[in-house]
This record gives sequence, C-alpha cells and structure tokens, in this order.
Amino acid sequence: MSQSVDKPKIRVDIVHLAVSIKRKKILDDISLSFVSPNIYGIVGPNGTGKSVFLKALLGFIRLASGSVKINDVQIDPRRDFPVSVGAIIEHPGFINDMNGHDNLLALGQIRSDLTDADVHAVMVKVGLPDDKKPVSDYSLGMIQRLGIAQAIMEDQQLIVLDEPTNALDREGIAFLTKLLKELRDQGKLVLIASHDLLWLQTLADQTFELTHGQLHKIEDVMQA
Ligand SMILES: Nc1ncnc2c1ncn2[C@@H]1O[C@H](COP(=O)(O)OP(=O)(O)OP(=O)(O)O)[C@@H](O)[C@H]1O
Repeated sequence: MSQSVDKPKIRVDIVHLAVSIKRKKILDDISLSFVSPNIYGIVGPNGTGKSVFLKALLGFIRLASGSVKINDVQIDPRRDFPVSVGAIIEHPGFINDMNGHDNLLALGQIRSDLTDADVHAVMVKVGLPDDKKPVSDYSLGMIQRLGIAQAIMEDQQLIVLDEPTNALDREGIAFLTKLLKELRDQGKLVLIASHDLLWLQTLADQTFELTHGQLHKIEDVMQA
C-alpha cells in the first residue's frame, strides 16, 4: 500500500453489496473498503460485472441490498457526491461538432469555473493537440485521452475508470500509468476496472479479481 499520506482523505465503504439485473445475480454480498491514497484494480473476464460494480459504487445502478458510503455519506443519485468524482464508465460522451477544448470547457463549467488556460493545460497533460479539430474527427485513442482529461481536469479526488486503456497505443498506456501514479501520490483514490491483469500489476497497490459475483484479493506476486 502507498504510504505517502498518513490519514485517508477519501474512503469508499461497501457493505453487503448485491446487484441483480433481470433477476440474474451479478454482485453477491461484497463488503470492502477503498481508501486514499491508493490505486485499486479490478480484473475479470468479460461479462463478470466489473462495469456493474463501478456503476453501483457511483449510484448509477439500483442495489438489491447493501450500501455504499463515500466519506461516511450514503450514495444517493439525487444528491451531489460528497467528494469530487472523475469517471469514465463505458464510452466517454462528447459533442461531436465541437473541438476537444470546447467540450471540456462546457463540461467543466457545469460544476466549476474551469478557464481556457486550465483546459489547455489538461489537453497538454493528456497529450492532445489543443486545436480546432472537431471530436468527430478524433481517433478512438484521442477520444479516450479526452475522457481521461475530463476525469482529472477538476482535480477530482475519486477517480473511477472502466477499461481506461481501451484504444490507447503503447505510448498512451505508458502515459496513463505515469499519470495515475502521480494522482495517487497526490493523495487521490483511483479505482480501475480492466481485463489486463499484467497492466494493473504495474500500477495498482491492490488488485481484486471479480468472479462469481465476489471480489477476491490477488496477492501481488511482483512485490512478494
Ligand atoms: N443494462 C443491462 N441489461 C441487461 N444485462 C446487463 C446490463 N448491464 C449489464 N448486464 C449484464 O451484467 C453482467 C455484467 O456486465 P458488466 O458490463 O459489468 O461486465 P464486465 O465485467 O464489465 O465486462 P466487460 O469486460 O465485457 O466490460 C453481464 O452478464 C451483462 O450482460
């Protein structure tokens, strides 16, 4: 576990979480806590429920039973999150006719007073040209980078990423790995679902495998 900050500032407490979709049990009695500053990885084959788990944590899916608290506040989709959250769940959605900069600015001004200079800085940070090109002309990897920019541009404290390496090339994955470690070292809590255990083991402080509706700790053989 990372030791850079003594006291956790962000925590997610999951107690007896269960989710069923169309009568099929997807998550079954999961209890665990995630605390900052750490990166947690969730790995598992296609269709095991990684995305459902992340959505349940953020209140996007109705729980069959159990609870999720972020910093001791029960998640409620009708209320603001108790901490700022940056998330990529499924495909990042942007307005196709607008360029990347204007998309981020529009989203950033919903919750905060993000400036052009802030947006420029985050575009540079994620390796995107800050130009007039509309998002409709972006490659999939560029859209993924723009999604990552959106998830970090407001200094979000809890970062939740579903398959963030999708469509990224080798250089993009290396950049993302470095970025996520930096965010962790700044004291943030990062949760990542990925099918790529080898990649998760290069950056996660703790990795879990989701099988049969439950999360099992994978002991990090690289640190053993
Ligand atoms: N809206 C939905 N309607 C019906 N079934 C759903 C829905 N969302 C998820 N499921 C089902 O829940 C299960 C878990 O899906 P989920 O997307 O969480 O898997 P995953 O582990 O993220 O998979 P992948 O690696 O392919 O993204 C799957 O069987 C899926 O078909």
